[in-house]
Amino acid sequence: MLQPFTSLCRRILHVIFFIEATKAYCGMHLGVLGFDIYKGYLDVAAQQRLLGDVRDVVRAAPLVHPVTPRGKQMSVRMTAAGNYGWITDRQGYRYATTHPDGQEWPAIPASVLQVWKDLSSSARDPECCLVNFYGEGARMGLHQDKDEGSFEFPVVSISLGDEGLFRMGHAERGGKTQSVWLQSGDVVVMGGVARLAHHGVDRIRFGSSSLLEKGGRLNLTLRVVT
Ligand SMILES: O=C(O)CCC(=O)C(=O)O
Ligand SMILES: [Fe+2]
Repeated sequence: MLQPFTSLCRRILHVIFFIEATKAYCGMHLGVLGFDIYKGYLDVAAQQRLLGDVRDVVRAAPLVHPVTPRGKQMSVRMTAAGNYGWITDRQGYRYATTHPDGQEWPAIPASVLQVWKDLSSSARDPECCLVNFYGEGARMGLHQDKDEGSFEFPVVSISLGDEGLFRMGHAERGGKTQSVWLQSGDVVVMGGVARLAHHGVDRIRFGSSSLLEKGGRLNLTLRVVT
């Protein structure tokens, strides 16, 4: 008597899992200079889940205001999760296994890893989730992400909160750049020719999103480091 019931339940669960697993991404995909931009990839519920998980990361590994090797303070505040965090100070740009305060970085949240698994087409898991917080007036100059040991894996970037004007260029210096406003829930995959392409954030529209009550933009970048 119980067996038909349990097998029915199992079937229903299978159908639910199938629907969940095949839920199509209905947002707009843009390809710009090799950058894969998934507009509206995360819905508001997913953004809130990620935000809660990032808050846990920040509690364990507080945001710091880093300085460049030349001693200039960056306008973003940073922390990280994973085996490695990217840091900068007077000693240089590098990946470190501990936060500047001395503790190990917290683990990369499962919600964040899932985005990597869904979009990176990569056999390896990321070893670093760099967290950038852009307060009012913060920006990030054009740069390449090139402190990793290998460039065969993409960098996956998740935007949460206020809109940011993302500028994309080429692996070589110079050349014409293109820009797109990244909004909360947008994901950018920088792989292939875009893996070593210059990119940066010219400005944010402070207060344009209600995801973070006090405003600001959070950006998460997932990287394979070794
Ligand atoms: O904030 C962004 O959208 C980009 C961040 C970035 O390029 C980086 O952390 O290397
Ligand atoms: Fe970058």
